[in-house]
Amino acid sequence: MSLSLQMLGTGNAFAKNYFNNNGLLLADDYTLLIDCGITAPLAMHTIGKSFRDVNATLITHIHADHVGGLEELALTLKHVYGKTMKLHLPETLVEPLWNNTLKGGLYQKDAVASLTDIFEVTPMKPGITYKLAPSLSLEIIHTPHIPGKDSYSLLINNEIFYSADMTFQPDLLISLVRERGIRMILHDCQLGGSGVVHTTLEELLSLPEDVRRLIKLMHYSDEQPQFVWLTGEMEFIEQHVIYKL
Ligand SMILES: Nc1ccn([C@@H]2O[C@@H]3COP(=O)(O)O[C@H]3[C@H]2O)c(=O)n1
Ligand SMILES: [Zn+2]
Ligand SMILES: [Zn+2]
Repeated sequence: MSLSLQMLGTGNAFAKNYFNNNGLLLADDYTLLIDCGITAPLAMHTIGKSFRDVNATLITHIHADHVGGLEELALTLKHVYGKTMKLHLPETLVEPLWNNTLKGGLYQKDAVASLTDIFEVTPMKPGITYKLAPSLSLEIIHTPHIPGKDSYSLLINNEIFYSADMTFQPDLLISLVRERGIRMILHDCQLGGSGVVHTTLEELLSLPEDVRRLIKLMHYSDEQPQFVWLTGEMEFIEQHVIYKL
């Protein structure tokens, strides 16, 4: 069994030197796209891949750096290739993703009037393990981000935590490591300022050593090069590099 991760981008919502924090999870011959932000179509083109190479897309929450590329994805698949993308997403996001984000661009009278008319939708619930492929299972965990906006982190194969955008949750991270035996944490990381809607580097550095050493940093700003030596045991993951998980 082989599990790898290739980030299409590792930047935060406003980064200009990095694409949006979206990833390709490669489980043997199955590919899951985790989030599809504004820059995802260009990032796919840059690494020489097509959305046709993706078996399914998963959405963590509704911000443009995580869903802004879905209109292009759906339209090219449908009108250029005659295909439909499988879309896995938390059940609470199904209605707002259509009504608040995609309807404006994708609605077509008598043809496309809901998310299920243009995607093959699987709504997900927290606490349930979904088998997406022989070597890939996923659980979603509701994690805080913006008041009133649902956001969901991922537990991959019950051993890797992939954070959505989230505020600092030390108790969750510690219990995932010490009680659930998680062996890797991919975490969003705000390099400066206070963590109002994201987790800051300073907060992650305050975690106990046994948790810190499992953390890889993503969703960072263009200031990242100035922080390379300031992250302790935690390393930045880089976009487009394929990491064996
Ligand atoms: N209350 C908020 C809401 C949003 N934001 C910024 O907008 C970005 C949207 O994408 P993100 O990746 O969640 O990061 C958010 C903040 O930078 C913010 O800083 N404060
Ligand atoms: Zn984001
Ligand atoms: Zn966000």
